[in-house]
Amino acid sequence: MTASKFHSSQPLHSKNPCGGMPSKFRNTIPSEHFPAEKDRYVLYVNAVCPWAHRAVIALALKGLGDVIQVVEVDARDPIHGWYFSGHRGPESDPIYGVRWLKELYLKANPSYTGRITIPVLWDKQRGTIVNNESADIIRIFISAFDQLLPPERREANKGPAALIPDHLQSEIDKLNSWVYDTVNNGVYKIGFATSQAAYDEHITRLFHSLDRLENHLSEQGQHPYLFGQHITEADIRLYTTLIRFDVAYYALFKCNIKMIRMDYPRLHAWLRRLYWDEGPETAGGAFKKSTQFEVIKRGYASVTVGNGVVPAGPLPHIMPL
Ligand SMILES: N[C@@H](CCC(=O)N[C@@H](CS)C(=O)NCC(=O)O)C(=O)O
Repeated sequence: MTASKFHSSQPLHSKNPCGGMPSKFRNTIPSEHFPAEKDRYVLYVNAVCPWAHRAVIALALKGLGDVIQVVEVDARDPIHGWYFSGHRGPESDPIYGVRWLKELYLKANPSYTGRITIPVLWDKQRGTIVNNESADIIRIFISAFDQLLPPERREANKGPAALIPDHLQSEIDKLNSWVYDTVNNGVYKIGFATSQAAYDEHITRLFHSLDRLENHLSEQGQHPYLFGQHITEADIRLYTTLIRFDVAYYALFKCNIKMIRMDYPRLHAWLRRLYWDEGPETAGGAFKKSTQFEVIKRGYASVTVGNGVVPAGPLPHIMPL
């Protein structure tokens, strides 16, 4: 299919291509149509995108690499959206041979007119999208495939080391909710603000939340990770925004009142611990292996100012421990 075949009723290129807009496919696994099976599902991702990055980390922490195939959609056209370019990922979809992610969305729903976003969790058997909301996809990965994993990797057997321990569920949900609004999505509200008033409002809320997170990490039972001795879902969700903060959001989204490395010692220590750890807590480096600074910087440089010129700093991208 060529680009000219697309006649979408609305442009795919939104002004804010990574803002956390609601997703349209919200099925879960296991369910009547979508059982938990090996070699059935595919996760489409891109290395720039923090929402896809969350899903990649959850998948790696769970050790689901043999159960779910991951495919990188490495390029995005301003008019027609995501496509397989062959530069970093495959030059066409390895399942159907198509070039544009939109073709998969239309296969799932021929009358689909919404945004063509990643991540996408795809079902090869039914030939459709299971879910395209990263928050749901993480939850699916956390427990849906556990029966296919060795007992020690199952969420129910991990006690305090679970990604969402029972006794922390409501605390994790609460933190996720304000972090989503003011930090994960907050940086996009700032970067794409079209009025000074909106920028001022959202940057105030962002730095209030970062201050709050810095305090949170000083409290008993809330370090070295957000909820104590083990990584939880909340760490995954905050990480993918904060690892982009100094290298992308600070300069390119004008989130520049403070820097993580200069102004938030506890968040900085938390971030470096997650990034540099290559032991069992991170399943051998799930955070570091999935973080590609050069790709992230290039991606944000073209999304925001539009000319693709990448800022040199800050260097190093992440400070040593
Ligand atoms: N709520 C979605 C948001 C996903 C999202 O906005 N993805 C961006 C990339 S970072 C995207 O695909 N944007 C393309 C577009 O809007 O055209 C999620 O968390 O999965």
